[in-house]
Amino acid sequence: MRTPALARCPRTGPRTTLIDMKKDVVVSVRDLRKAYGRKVAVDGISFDVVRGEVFGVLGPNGAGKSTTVECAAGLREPDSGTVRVLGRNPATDPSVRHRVGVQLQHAVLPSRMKVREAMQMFASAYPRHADTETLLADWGLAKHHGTAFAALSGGQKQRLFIALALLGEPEVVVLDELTTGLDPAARRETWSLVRTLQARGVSVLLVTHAMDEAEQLCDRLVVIAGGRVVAAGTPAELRGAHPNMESAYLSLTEEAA
Ligand SMILES: Nc1ncnc2c1ncn2[C@@H]1O[C@H](COP(=O)(O)OP(=O)(O)OP(=O)(O)O)[C@@H](O)[C@H]1O
Repeated sequence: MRTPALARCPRTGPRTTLIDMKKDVVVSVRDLRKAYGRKVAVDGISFDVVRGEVFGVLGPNGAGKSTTVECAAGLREPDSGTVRVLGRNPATDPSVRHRVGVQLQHAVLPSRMKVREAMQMFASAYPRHADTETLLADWGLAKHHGTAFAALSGGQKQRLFIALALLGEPEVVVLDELTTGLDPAARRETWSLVRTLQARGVSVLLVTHAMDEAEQLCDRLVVIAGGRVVAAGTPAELRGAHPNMESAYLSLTEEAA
């Protein structure tokens, strides 16, 4: 496979991640802009996610990561730019939304809602959905089916959110800060679940500000700072001559600050 060269992106001009055009692009974001009042959250972001890859969106707090992926998933309407998911505009074409599963940062369920109840309630929103019991078994939640949301561990909650995101048997899954707040064992377990998803052919758009997570999971990634892409490539390309990913990331994001 031809891998893209690291693109250290200038602060002005077009910003695109180089990809092999023969690949099947499942998410295409071009010159995306989004402001909240006078706060510009996303300022001209472009990237493509290729079918079957784990694509990372990395960056410091407030960089615009969540806004970017929420626009990509059709949950927010961009001010300008284009988003295509599986060739369609997710903001205006509801048919594509069922093909995208979303686990959002800070997601919560009612504290007394039980695991199986949550699965059944969310499943009822889909015209066709995956078998809820199979999903519970697949994601290690079968024995917790009667447990209330508030009584689940952090890792179990994240597994439940992944299972909920998979109800529509999506081709693309958006995972936003999946492992924030989890202990090291639960993080590693969650990473292995992401790899399982990828092995099943699901394309993953992964938001993180954890360097080790990006390095372990992502095939390619963009680093965002101040609403702009400051670098794009594979983790190895991003690391470049730096001793480790963290040093590369700090240098890229400090330069952009
Ligand atoms: N609904 C909103 N209203 C006003 N400002 C917002 C809103 N959502 C996000 N912002 C602001 O837009 C900027 C980008 O936010 P966003 O959540 O996209 O960044 P992020 O990179 O995901 O941050 P974090 O890592 O902290 O979650 C931040 O300055 C944030 O405060």
